[in-house]
Parts: sequence; structure tokens; C-alpha cells
Amino acid sequence: RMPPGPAPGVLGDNRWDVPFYQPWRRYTEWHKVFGDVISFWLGGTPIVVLGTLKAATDVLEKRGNIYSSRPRNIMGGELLSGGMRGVGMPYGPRWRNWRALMHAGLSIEASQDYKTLQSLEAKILLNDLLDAKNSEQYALHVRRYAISITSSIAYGVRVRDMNQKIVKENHEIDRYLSKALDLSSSWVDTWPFLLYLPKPLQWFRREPERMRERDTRVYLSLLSDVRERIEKGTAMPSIASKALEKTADWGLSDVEIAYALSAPWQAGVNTSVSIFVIFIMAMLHNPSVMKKAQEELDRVVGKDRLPEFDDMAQLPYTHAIMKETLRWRPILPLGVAHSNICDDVYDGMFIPKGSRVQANVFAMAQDPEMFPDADLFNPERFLDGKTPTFIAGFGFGRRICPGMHTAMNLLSILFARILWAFDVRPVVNEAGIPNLPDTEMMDGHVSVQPRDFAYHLVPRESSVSVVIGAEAARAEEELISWT
Ligand code: HEM
Repeated sequence: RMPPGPAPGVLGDNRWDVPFYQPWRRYTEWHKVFGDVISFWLGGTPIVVLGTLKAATDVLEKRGNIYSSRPRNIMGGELLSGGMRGVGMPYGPRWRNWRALMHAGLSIEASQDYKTLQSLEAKILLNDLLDAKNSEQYALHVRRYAISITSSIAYGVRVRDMNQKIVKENHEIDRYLSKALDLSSSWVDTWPFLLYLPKPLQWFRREPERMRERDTRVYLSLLSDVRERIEKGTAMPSIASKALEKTADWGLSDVEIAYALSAPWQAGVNTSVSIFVIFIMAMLHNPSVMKKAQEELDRVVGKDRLPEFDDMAQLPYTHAIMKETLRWRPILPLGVAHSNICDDVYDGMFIPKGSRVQANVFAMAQDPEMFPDADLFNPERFLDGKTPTFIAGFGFGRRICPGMHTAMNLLSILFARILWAFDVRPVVNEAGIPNLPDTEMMDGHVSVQPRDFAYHLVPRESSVSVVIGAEAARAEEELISWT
């Protein structure tokens, strides 16, 4: 009675049917054959894929009391993180406390407090982009922008230089974390009965537990820096300062708070950078869209100043480019997996407890009824006032991305200013033919990013550099408090 799906293979599951590369495309084909909700098995785990917005809303949102846990990850979630990293935390009181802190720091109201910071950082970024020589340098500057904003939101400290200790340490942490989260290379996630071996024989735990000691040291030291700044009266408002001002309110220990504060960095940096790269790819393929936004910007903002957050209401087309970027190529094509804490029946189909439940966000973004000509990058589809932002890209129900408002602000001011300042141009080969990136070539397994490609950001006029230079100099001064 489980949802329909492909017949199991010789090993009793569907491991040979699921491609490693872009499995969401195969799932989308299966939806056409088996229906909106499909299921199959990988090892001993039932996989349920929800192919429409309705199914995902019915299951993940309306039954959020059942479907808000995460699949077990022994290596990454338990041995490495001690169950303290919120994104992978199972549903329960600890997650609720963590989530309350995230909400306090990232809600739609809280996100308003970061707009000044985001605006100032975007000015610095534009100035950096003016000086950059090639796509690698653009990428580095955009990464710094995303890191600096997330670090300021989490700890009240900005990042001006990618060689800063906080960047290097978090980079090392991220590297090992992605390795540990990869279930396919984890012995203990493949054979959990290994946990019944006497502890000294559990060879697989030594490395992640050593890494956990290192991560804990780094996170606690970041927290104690904030504590010192609060005592000196120099702390900027951040999630950390909220957490420390009323520690008792959160029901989280010091070390849990220290881990909680790592979530914005882990969930917010790569996602924001990937969306930026998709925006560039969309502009390279759709110069007429870029021109139309530039006409709107010239009309509303003019040439003598940069676009500001307050202009956004008068810039519907430019704003719609951000919305269409989130839809056109979703960076988390299967969202982040949920898991149900008890057996359930949906539309007559049995969903066993502990299923890995995934929203096929890729299929939703291609839904021809909601998005006719779905492959076309067409911001106008968001101008009718009826089509909302493609929220599915931020997930569902109680686990929906808490950083979505901050992310949309960070991206909308950036896109508006890039379009105001630059033409995004392709690299042209010797024969004069533009070298455009393949829009379907996405790397990554859970979160994806277009394969590297080269492009140019060409200032639209010489006056652009003058305006940006002056704004960036003022921004550096204003940002001193966050340094
Ligand atoms: C465009 C950029 C972003 C996209 C597309 C995105 C998307 C997502 C998605 C799909 C999820 C999983 C939701 C689910 O389980 O149903 C998620 C979770 C999360 N996101 Fe984002 N995100 C972005 C940026 C950010 C930023 C900037 C932050 C923080 C400043 C953030 C913080 C988080 C956190 C903490 C979670 C875990 C929530 C939980 O498990 O309860 N995200 N995000």
C-alpha cells in the first residue's frame, strides 16, 4: 500500500535505478509514470518523493507534527556533531529550542535589522567587483560578501579578508562536515549494527569524534569573543547577543548555543553564492531581460546614486528577476530531506515511520500549469500579483528555511545594484562567438551550483565607478563597528 514506484532490483531495492547525477530528473520521469507521490527503497530505507506543491504542502506542512524530523545520520549528525547541529537535528524539544533562537534572529522582523548592514556590504562588494580581473575573483568577492553578512548576523563580526582566522576555521569545519554527511561513504550509516560493537572496536568513530573536539573549541571561542564584546559594551546586535542576553530563555547549554550559531554560516553562505551564479548565468542567456531591468533602474533610480532597499517597491521587474532566479534553477532540487516520526497514510498510501521524505522542488519549478514554458527565464511570470515567490525553494512546514527573508534581502539588493552598475557579458572566442554556460550542467548532489564558467562584469558607464567609489568609502567607515 506504499506509494507506487519502480520495481525493486536483484538486491531488493532500487539502488541501480537512481542515478548519482541529478536524480531529481529520474524522479520527475517516474512521477509521469507512477503519479505525484512515488516511493522506492534504498538499502533498508523507504524513500518517498512528493512531486507537486499540493502533495508537499499536504504532507510536510499540514501534517507538520509528523513530518518535521530529519533522516538519521550517524556519522555527520551524531558522531561528528553530537546531535547539536540544528539543520540535521531530529524533531523534538532540543530542535524546538534551537529553532526558537533561529526564529528570534532571522524572522521577517529581525531581517529588517540587517538591511543597513547588507546595504553597506553590497557597496563594498560593488567596489571590489570593479577592481576584479576575472570570474574567479568575482566569485571570491561574492563569497566574502555572503560570509561577512552571515558572520555579522550570527556573531556581530564582519569579515573583510578571506584570510581571517574565522574563515579558515569554518572552511576546515565545512570540509569535514560535508564528507561526514555523505551517507554513501559511511560504514556505520550503511550498517548501523556496527554501533553494537564494543566502543574500542568502533574504528569509524575516532576521526569524527576528534573533529568534534576541534569544532567545539572553535565554536566556543567564537561565543566567548561575543561575551567579551558584550562586557566591554562593543557588541553589535546578532543572534549570539540575543542568545547570551537571556541564556535561560532558550533552554540551550553554552555548547548548544555555540553550535546553534554555526547554522547561518553552514546553511546561508553556499546557498547565497549559488543563487548569485545562477543569476549571472540567467543574465548571460537573457540579455533582453537584463536590458529591461536596467531601463527600469535608470528610470526610477537614475545614474547619480545606487538603488536602495526603499526603491524596491518601484522596481517590480528588477525584483522579479530575483524571484525567477530562485525558481528557474532551484539550488536544492530535492530540498532537504524530512522524516516522519510515526506511520502515516496519505491519500490511501502507506508511509512507514522513518521514511526519507523529499519534495521534488525541481519538478515543482517545472510544473507547466504553474509555470508555462518553465525552462524560459521569464521574470514577468511574477508580475501578475497572483504568482507568489517560489517559496518551495525554501522548503516546507516547520523546517522551512528560517533564513529566507534575510536571504531574499541579501540577494535583491545585490542583483539590483549589479544590474544598475554592470553589463553581464559572456566571454567571446576568437571567432567572435560568445561562450555561454550550459544551463543544465549543475554540480553537487544535495545543493547544486552551475559548473564554473567565465564572464565579464563591464561598468555600464564611467560615472558608475565614481558613485561606487564614494559610497564604498563611506560604507567602510560605517562598518567599523562590525569589525
Ligand atoms: C537563497 C538562499 C537559500 C535557500 C534557497 C535556502 C533553502 C533552504 C531549504 C530548502 C531548507 C530546508 C527546508 C526544509 O527542511 O524543508 C533550508 C533550511 C535552513 N536554512 Fe536556508 N536557504 C537559503 C539561505 C539561508 C540563509 C541566508 C540562512 C541563514 C542566515 C539559512 C538558514 C537555514 C537554516 C538554519 C535551515 C535549517 C532549518 C531546520 O532544519 O529547521 N538559509 N534552507
